[in-house]
Amino acid sequence: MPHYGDLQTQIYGAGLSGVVPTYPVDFATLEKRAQSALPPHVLTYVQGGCGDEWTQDENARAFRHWGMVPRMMVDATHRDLSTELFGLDLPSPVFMAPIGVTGMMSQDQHGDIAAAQASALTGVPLTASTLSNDPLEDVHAACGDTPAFFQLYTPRDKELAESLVSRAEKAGYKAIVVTLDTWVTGWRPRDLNPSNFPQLRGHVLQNYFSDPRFRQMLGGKAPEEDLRTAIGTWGATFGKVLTWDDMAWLKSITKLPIVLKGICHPDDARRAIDTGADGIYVSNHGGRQANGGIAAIDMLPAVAEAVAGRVPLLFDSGIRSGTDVVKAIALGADMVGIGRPYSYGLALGGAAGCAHILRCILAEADLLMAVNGWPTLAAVREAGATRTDR
Ligand SMILES: Cc1cc2nc3c(=O)[nH]c(=O)nc-3n(C[C@H](O)[C@H](O)[C@H](O)COP(=O)(O)O)c2cc1C
Ligand SMILES: O=C(O)C(=O)c1ccccc1
Repeated sequence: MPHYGDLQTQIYGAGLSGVVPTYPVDFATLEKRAQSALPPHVLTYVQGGCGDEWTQDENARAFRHWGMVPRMMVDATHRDLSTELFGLDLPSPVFMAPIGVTGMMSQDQHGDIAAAQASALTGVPLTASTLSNDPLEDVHAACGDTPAFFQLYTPRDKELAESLVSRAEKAGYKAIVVTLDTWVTGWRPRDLNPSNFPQLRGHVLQNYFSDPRFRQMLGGKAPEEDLRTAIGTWGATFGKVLTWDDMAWLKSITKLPIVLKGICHPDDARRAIDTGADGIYVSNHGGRQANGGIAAIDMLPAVAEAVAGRVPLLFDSGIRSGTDVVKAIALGADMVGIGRPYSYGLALGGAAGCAHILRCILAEADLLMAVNGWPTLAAVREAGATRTDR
């Protein structure tokens, strides 16, 4: 069982020989450092959100109105953060959320591979985005023994959707995460002002360009031969509008568990389970798609109640620390997704920077459980969290 909190001892120990951590251990410093490390067009895309970013800010801020109560005289010398998901034994409930410009986060433009390597180093599963600078097969291969999930942006062309899913299944991914909230792009002033949309410049489209069905859609031409046409073809097929009627089709094209990402309403969670979803993923896309929405963490308890343990409940949007991870578990999540923080870790130090940030988040969660007398995730759930602003 990994002792994530040992990172703290290692950091203080190294300090005695004058060595301090290469990368920051907290989100605020990390974000500041990433701001100087990233080119402006990548930074605005990653850091920005929808409208005046009220929902994006609320996502993180809302964690501050949930509080936890410690228990004493409990032996929490050993903490067990391990969990099970779709029959997989995982060392912790933390995973990497899909981030479509991961490829652009490292200077060599192979950030997807670097994130996969960080996954191999830490045991934190990666959800590989459809939008990638490296084909999904190569990304999976770099994950080593750590299981990975494939996030599907469902193309309008059903054959292309089926091809992507079957490639993911063959490559060894363990679940298909279907994103529901992004068939159209939200209004993002930080990218609209400089007219910045990486995909339209040919970035992160390698899963399409390497796909036999996509190449067939180009009339057999290599995408590189006529990049404009290839990008236009991508734009025309990118976002299928999914409705509940599509669930039967989605279920029919794979044996893998289907997780629906972007569920916020308890009624949608119930409907998802009724129509065959194998997992529910509460997320508001980090506030990048719809502004004005309630913070994701505030929607989690009601969805958890609706799901009632029938299928795994995944969560992201606003996780910035190990404390946030523990709060999300306390409020009903089974698995907690890290988004922007791992992206910034990649920007600072590739696979090593990314692995460092994940380890810091895990160390903080582990030490919080130690101090609060919660040796297991079940104890965290039982303790729960209370709204402090009422
Ligand atoms: C730059 C960027 C790109 C993203 N690309 C994808 C994507 O390709 N697919 C997807 O389902 N979600 C995508 N997301 C949303 C994340 O999976 C996740 O929901 C979000 O980052 C959570 O918010 P947080 O990072 O503020 O915690 C993206 C998020 C960011 C920041
Ligand atoms: O930037 C995003 O959040 C994202 O996932 C996306 C992908 C394609 C089109 C629009 C948004």
